Amino acid sequence: MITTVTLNPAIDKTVLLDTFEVGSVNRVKSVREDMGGKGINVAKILQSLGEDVAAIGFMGEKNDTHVKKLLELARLDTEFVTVDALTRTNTKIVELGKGITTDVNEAGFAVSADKVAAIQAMVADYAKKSDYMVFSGSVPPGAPKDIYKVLAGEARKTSKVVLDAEGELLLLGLQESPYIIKPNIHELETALGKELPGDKEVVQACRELMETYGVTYVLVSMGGDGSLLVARDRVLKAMPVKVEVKSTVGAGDSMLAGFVYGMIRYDEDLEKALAYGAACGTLAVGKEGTETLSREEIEKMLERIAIVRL
Ligand SMILES: Nc1ncnc2c1ncn2[C@@H]1O[C@H](COP(=O)(O)OP(=O)(O)OP(=O)(O)O)[C@@H](O)[C@H]1O
Ligand SMILES: O=P(O)(O)OC[C@@]1(O)O[C@H](CO)[C@@H](O)[C@@H]1O
Repeated sequence: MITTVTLNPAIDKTVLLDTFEVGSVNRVKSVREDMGGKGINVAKILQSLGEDVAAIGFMGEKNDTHVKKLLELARLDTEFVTVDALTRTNTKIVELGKGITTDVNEAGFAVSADKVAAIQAMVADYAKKSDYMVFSGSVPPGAPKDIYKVLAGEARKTSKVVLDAEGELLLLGLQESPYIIKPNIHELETALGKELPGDKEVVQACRELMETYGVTYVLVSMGGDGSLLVARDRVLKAMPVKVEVKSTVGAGDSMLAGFVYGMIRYDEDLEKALAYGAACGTLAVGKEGTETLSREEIEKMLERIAIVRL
């Protein structure tokens, strides 16, 4: 079983326009809503792939009827520590003409110390029955900066820890030696405090993190430039695939889900796992929101994915 942990869930409101002009009146072509937050997105894709997955985390009570409806659409097994507040709404502005997505993310509800303690207990409980625990995304106001460090420390006693976070959350979480981390190229640059102009520099940066923190795999997503997987004994690159880009929201989450799926189903065959990750990430950018993927389209996309050894 895989458990994903979303501490800062969101209703993703995607507004699609042909063009978007800052400072002007813009007319929206269509709107859609998906239940989001990074861990929930990861769970949705794992679910499409037929995995036994649970999505846990915090959730607001004040708009829970709406949230429940969106979650029902995703057909996920969930359990949440509820907070007496609204779950945030994150607005995604998609310019169809240019294929550009702009995220306007709210901070999210504030959580108290007793809610943090409750999520800690829930994570400990789920970790006992999970092969993988996936921690993704920002954390709400009130949650301590070392929350991923604390939760990963608990989870790693019984399962493999995956961490997709940025800034201080990532740097502190690294201290618990996650099994897999999935920074995008910008998050990696921020973590290392330097620019990484080419694959060589990216690989060097990943090695630095692996050696310092005892991370086993670093999966770096690089948007339209594909992705890199750095392991102790090899470096693999998934070459980018040219596709029509609708919304890039959740591309990284889909990639992570595909990768974890491949790791589990193909006994850590890294080529296979990276190919599944790249296939799911590539498919995600062709969707308007964070929709689920069908097995059929994933298998078809796999045929277009080229993995090379660097
Ligand atoms: N423009 C694009 N064209 C083709 N594939 C893309 C494009 N953007 C993203 N992808 C695919 O999705 C993967 C993940 O994308 P990206 O690096 O943008 O993730 P991310 O920044 O973590 O995303 P998010 O945080 O929005 O989930 C890429 O490695 C690639 O396989
Ligand atoms: O504000 P965070 O937690 O960093 O990111 C939240 C978010 O942008 O991430 C997902 C896409 O990866 C969306 O579903 C969601 O709105």
